[in-house]
Amino acid sequence: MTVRLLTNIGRLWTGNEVLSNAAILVHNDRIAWVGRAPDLPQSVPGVVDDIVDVDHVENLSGALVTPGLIDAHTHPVYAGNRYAELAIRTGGSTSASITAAGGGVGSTVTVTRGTDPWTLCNGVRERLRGWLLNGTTTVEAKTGYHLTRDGELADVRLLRELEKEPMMPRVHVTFLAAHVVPPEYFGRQREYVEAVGAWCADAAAAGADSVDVYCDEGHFTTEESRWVLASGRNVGLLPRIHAGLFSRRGAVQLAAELGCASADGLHHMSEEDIAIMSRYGVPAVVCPATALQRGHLPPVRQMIKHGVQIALGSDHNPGYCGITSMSLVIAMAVSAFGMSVNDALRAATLGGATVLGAPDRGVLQPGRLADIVQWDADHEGAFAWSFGLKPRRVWRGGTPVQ
Ligand SMILES: N=CN[C@@H](CCC(=O)O)C(=O)O
Repeated sequence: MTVRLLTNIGRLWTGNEVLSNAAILVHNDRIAWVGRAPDLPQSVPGVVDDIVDVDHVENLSGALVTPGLIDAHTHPVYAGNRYAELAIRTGGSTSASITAAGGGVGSTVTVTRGTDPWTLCNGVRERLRGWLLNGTTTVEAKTGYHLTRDGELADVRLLRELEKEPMMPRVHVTFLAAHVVPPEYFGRQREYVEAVGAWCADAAAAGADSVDVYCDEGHFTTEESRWVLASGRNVGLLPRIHAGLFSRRGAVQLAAELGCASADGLHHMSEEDIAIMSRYGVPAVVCPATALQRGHLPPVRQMIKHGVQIALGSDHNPGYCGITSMSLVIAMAVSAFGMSVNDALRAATLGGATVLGAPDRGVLQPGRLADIVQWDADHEGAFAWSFGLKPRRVWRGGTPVQ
């Protein structure tokens, strides 16, 4: 049994409230007590009889402390890069012309399929470690660059295995075989969709938590998306959907119909879509880096005004964005989406926990996981100022990282 006392916290942003001169008592991997330091009890039943006997006491030097950050949308299981493609894209080439020239997601599929599992594993491990070292203790991670049954299942298992290693964040594994249609199914899209529907049970057995589909132009129709998501939901996977990245295609309506855990992207959406998300309680995952790159911003303030739950994602993927720092994503959300620091920080903690169906994290209170970050600042406003605020220390389940 490990009991740890974090003291001299200058500013504690718990997710529920902000406390000055605070302390946190951690028992094994959970939070046992949180409050102002002067209120720290002498004994906590079942944890410590006398607070002076606590074995690990850490002085946090007056710093800002928050819950571990949560990245609600990433694509980290790939090999290679597409830097040259991005240079062309920023010069004005369209996605359609890039895909027609052999680029896009399909080119990463080719490279990933041709990469040995050991090399692929090392690349994914390195990326996941990057998230943790930057203060992100939970990462939603999608498959989607093998697009064969065995390759996609291997990706699910890889993520599940890596999560068990030291120095890794917690991983929420999302099965995204419905990313694009792979070349061997060109002209047989319906067959691929049915195959993916059938693979969902294997993905769930391999350890996937969610199923996702890219519902958009050049990807999958709403009918096809419904098939995949309903198949996944039937075997216990949480459905989530890429919605409105290029166009409005009824993905938001489908998300409401199926009770999706999240609709992600939302660069193109109408007032009616916002009303639907609000009415049916569909949470939004918005990703400022890729929204900025595409030049279409989701109407986040409108969504907040209408009570839509917001989570933030880096949308790390090989085509557009290599970010593994959610503190950078928070700063981008503040400047690009007009979110307040508080709303952005909440979206990157409790918002993420909500969309991932993980009520054990995202807020610092007794009984929750002791996923905690001490930042190199004394106020949360520093997130908006720093564009990549660094942690001084990270605890995952009460254990210090590094
Ligand atoms: N967000 C989802 N997928 C990415 C594409 C990934 C890639 O290009 O490899 C996107 O279209 O934003």
